[in-house]
Parts: sequence; C-alpha cells; structure tokens
Amino acid sequence: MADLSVFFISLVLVLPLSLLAFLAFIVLPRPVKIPIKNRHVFITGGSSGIGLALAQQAASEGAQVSILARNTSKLEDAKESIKLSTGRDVTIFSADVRDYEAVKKAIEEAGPIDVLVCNQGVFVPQELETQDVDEIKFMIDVNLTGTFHLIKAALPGMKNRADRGPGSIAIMSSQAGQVGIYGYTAYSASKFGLKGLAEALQQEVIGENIHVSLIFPPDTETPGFAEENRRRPQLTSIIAASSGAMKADEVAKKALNGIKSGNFIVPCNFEGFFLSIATTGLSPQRSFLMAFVEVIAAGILRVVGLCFQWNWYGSIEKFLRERK
Ligand SMILES: NC(=O)C1=CN([C@@H]2O[C@H](COP(=O)(O)OP(=O)(O)OC[C@H]3O[C@@H](n4cnc5c(N)ncnc54)[C@H](OP(=O)(O)O)[C@@H]3O)[C@@H](O)[C@H]2O)C=CC1
Ligand SMILES: CCCCCCCCCCCCCCCC(=O)[C@@H](N)CO
Repeated sequence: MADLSVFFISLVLVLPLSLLAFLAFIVLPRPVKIPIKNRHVFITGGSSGIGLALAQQAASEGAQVSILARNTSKLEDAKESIKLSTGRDVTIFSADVRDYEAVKKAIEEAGPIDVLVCNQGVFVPQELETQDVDEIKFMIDVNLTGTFHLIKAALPGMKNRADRGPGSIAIMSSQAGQVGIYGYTAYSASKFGLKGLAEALQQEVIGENIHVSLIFPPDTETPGFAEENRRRPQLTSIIAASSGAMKADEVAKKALNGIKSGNFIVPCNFEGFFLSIATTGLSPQRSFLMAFVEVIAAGILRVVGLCFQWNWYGSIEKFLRERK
C-alpha cells in the first residue's frame, strides 16, 4: 500500500516537477523582450494586407516605421493611411526583393534597423503538373531568396544599431510552411525553406543580441488572399479550411506580440498553436513552460495530426471520385 502511494506521488508530482526544473535549467537561448517604441522597424510588404496592418500597429506603439514594396502608389497610399490613423510618418522604399542591389540601396538609405520584418510574399496556388515553371520560380525568388537578400543587406547595419538593445529579425511564414498542402508545392517549399533559414540564422546572430521570430498565419483576409482565391484549386481551400481564417489586424497583433516577446515560433490562432507544437522539431524554445507543454503533448498531437491526414486524404479521394 505504502509502496503504491509513493509510486503514485512520484508519478504525478515528482516526475513532472523534475522535468520542469530540468527544462528551466537547459532551455537556451533565454527569454528576451524586444522593445519597439522609438526604434526603427523595417517592414517589407508593408503596403498591403498583413504588412500594412503591422506597420499601422507598430507606428501606433511609437515605432519609427519604414516600409518596402514594389508599387510606389500603393506605398504612398499606405503612408497616408498610417499618417491618418496614427499621426506618425512612415518612410517608404520602392524595391523588388528579388533585386539584391536595389534591396541593399534601400536598406542603406533607411539607416540601422532594430526590428526587420520580412513579410513580403506571393502565392499562386496550382498543381505542380500544370503550374508554369516561371510561377514556381517567382514564389521561391520572392518568398525565400528575397528574404535572404533582405537579411544579408540589413545585418551590417543591425550590428551597429543605435541603442545596442535587443534586435529582431522576424520572418513571415505560413501554416503552409508547417505542413504541405495540396496546390502549394512551390509555396509550401518556399515557406518551409524559411524555417531552415531561421533556425540556422538564430545560431549565427545570437552573439549580436539579435533574435529571430518565425510567424505562421492561417488563411488571412488580405488583398493578396482575395487575388489567390480567384484561382485556388478547390482542394486547397478544403484542406486549408482545417484552420480558421483571420483578419489581417488580428494576425498583425499576434505577430507583433510574438516579436516583442522574442518568441522563435509564433502561431496565430487556436489550430496554429497545436500545429506549432506538433511540428516544432528541433526549433529553439525560450520558454521552459512551453517546452514542458511540447514534451507532454508530443505523442498525442502526433495522433491528432494523423487524424487530420486521414481527413485530408479522405477529402482528396472523395473529390477525385466525384470528378470522374
Ligand atoms: N493572406 C494569407 O492568407 C496569408 C499570408 N501569409 C503570408 O503573409 C505575407 C503577407 O501576405 P498578404 O498580406 O496576404 O499579402 P498581400 O498580397 O496583401 O501583400 C503583399 C505585400 O508584399 C509586397 N511584395 C510582393 N512582392 C514583392 C517583391 N517582389 N518585392 C517587394 N515587395 C513585394 C506587396 O507590394 P508590391 O506588390 O507593391 O510589391 C505587398 O505590399 C506573405 O508572406 C504571405 O505568404 C501567410 C499565411 C496566410
Ligand atoms: C496537430 C494539430 C493540427 C492542427 C490543424 C492543422 C491545420 C492546417 C491547415 C493549414 C492551412 C494552411 C493555410 C495557408 C494560408 C496561406 O499561406 C495562403 N492563404 C497564402 O497566403
């Protein structure tokens, strides 16, 4: 009897508590806070959708905001709407992230950056077999190579940032960068690529007190999403609907909070929280409490993930059967 209760107590109390203590001891890098007030926040794709909402919110929290995109008149419109809603001036830069020299020029002109948000992105969903090679390259070039260009161009200035406070490099991925989705071969590949970039980069810049955040939104109501919907394969929409849609403002809020909290993985909604735990792999985790949740939930979330796959492959089968 005594043996049993000792066993019981150690199981429900001592084991989890020692796991917690162990995790608190070993998780690295340590938690960090990234202030944005009076700091230079540089946001690409800041003229539309999620990037515009982020620029708006960062400006209203007192950041000095710069935005970069290609289209000058959309940039001017964004500048004006941010001025109207926050009273603050943002600086605009027109460049294509695919052009390294143009990116470098804009970033040098903008001056040292404290928080770099690589948010630009393009998404043209289609089955690989029928998608043009040019469109595949377009997504890889803008989403992945463009992000390399930005970070490489910004790093020298970031290392010399004015206040030497903690800096941040935030990268906009997608839930389609955590799990492959029908119709997104190129898009998912570009977003999965960002995860490798982000994990390796964090090790390289930790010595400079720079902290990487990787943000994973679900479908989000933006001008880009409206455009995407005009040609989205039906199966892409069916599978993507496994995660609830959000508004650009909501995603921007989650993203900004994640950046300010120095979190490496930043989920945006309820489904995204579980998806992040299920796909965390060997990503760094600064919070020992989250690390604890990850360890405890890993097994059961694999089962949940397989249930989602069961559902998705069922939808594909049904769709193909009905098409015949
Ligand atoms: N909306 C959604 O459902 C989701 C979006 N995301 C990601 O969020 C990010 C923003 O998406 P969203 O707000 O919907 O997109 P939008 O299409 O609404 O806005 C995209 C922004 O990126 C800029 N941009 C596009 N191409 C380039 C380029 N080559 N060089 C410089 N700037 C460029 C655009 O300006 P311009 O065209 O003038 O260059 C615009 O400012 C993307 O990375 C996307 O993959 C992730 C999950 C879901
Ligand atoms: C184990 C727990 C699993 C939890 C649920 C998993 C749900 C996955 C849904 C993925 C949706 C992908 C949307 C991509 C949106 C996007 O990036 C495009 N709109 C282009 O911008």
